[in-house]
Amino acid sequence: MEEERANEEQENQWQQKAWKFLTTVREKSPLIQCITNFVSMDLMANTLLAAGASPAMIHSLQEIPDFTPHTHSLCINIGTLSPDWLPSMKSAAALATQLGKPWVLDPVAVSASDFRLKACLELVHLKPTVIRGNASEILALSNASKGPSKGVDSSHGSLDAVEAAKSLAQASNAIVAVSGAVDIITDGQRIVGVHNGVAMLQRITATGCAVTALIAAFVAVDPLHAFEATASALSIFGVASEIGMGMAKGPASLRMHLIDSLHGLDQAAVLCCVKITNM
Ligand SMILES: Nc1ncnc2c1ncn2[C@@H]1O[C@H](COP(=O)(O)OP(=O)(O)O)[C@@H](O)[C@H]1O
Ligand SMILES: Cc1ncsc1CCOP(=O)(O)O
Ligand SMILES: [Mg+2]
Repeated sequence: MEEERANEEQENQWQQKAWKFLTTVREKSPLIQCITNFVSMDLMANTLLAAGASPAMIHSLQEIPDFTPHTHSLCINIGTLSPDWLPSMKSAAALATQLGKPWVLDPVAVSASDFRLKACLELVHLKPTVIRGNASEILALSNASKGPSKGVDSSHGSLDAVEAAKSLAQASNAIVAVSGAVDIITDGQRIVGVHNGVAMLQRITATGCAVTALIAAFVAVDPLHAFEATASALSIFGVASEIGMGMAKGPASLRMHLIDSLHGLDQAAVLCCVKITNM
């Protein structure tokens, strides 16, 4: 009974935190630099705009010294990685770390090739604030191993990657998030689960990329609480998808309603639907 009440109290606190993060992003409209794959650019930028943040898909190496210092956070996504893009990613990541700006890494399809794995390991060395991937990606990155891969999609459930996420968090000093039916977030000690979202998100390309960008926006407004920001962003994105699903006929209309719902998300919906628990 006592335990039940304590859990309920914690859930309420998470709901308040998630609402605070969303309202702060809306008020401050942080500038988020995204160096991302060609598939995700549109959904990522629209997700950030719908949340109230300001996206900029600026990736040329020549522009980083001028632009990156003015951003509030950086999102790096290796989805369509090629050798000419990697120097930009490394340069922006190194500069962000040097300036004390938060940055988030999405290790898309990290186990697909030696080139990707090596690039990701080098990026992890540049000290991301948060790493968010699906379960197969976090397992591969944590074990630094290439393996049988379904490309950008996961062949594991998020719960399969809890220990891998913990050890990656401890080794890298980053917050690690594993997305899935239950999203897992850990700093290497604490672990919480986010029980929001709908399965149909997996049938829309770049929803993982988009939620990683949303994490970058939440971390931008409170870099000292990256663990809370990460769980809150995943939960808010999940709640928007739940509301959107109520109006959707399939993946294409869910994509539209997800963006609308994120834009219109109000306090009542957040305080009722955010579900973040200790794991
Ligand atoms: N089975 C599921 N039920 C509910 N939400 C899910 C499910 N699978 C993924 N999601 C949500 O979809 C979004 C994208 O996650 P995921 O598909 O794991 O990433 P990726 O696209 O990188 O593989 C996340 O917000 C996650 O919470
Ligand atoms: C299909 C595809 N191919 C390379 S990147 C990409 C998008 C992946 O997006 P997500 O990881 O969010 O599913
Ligand atoms: Mg992905």
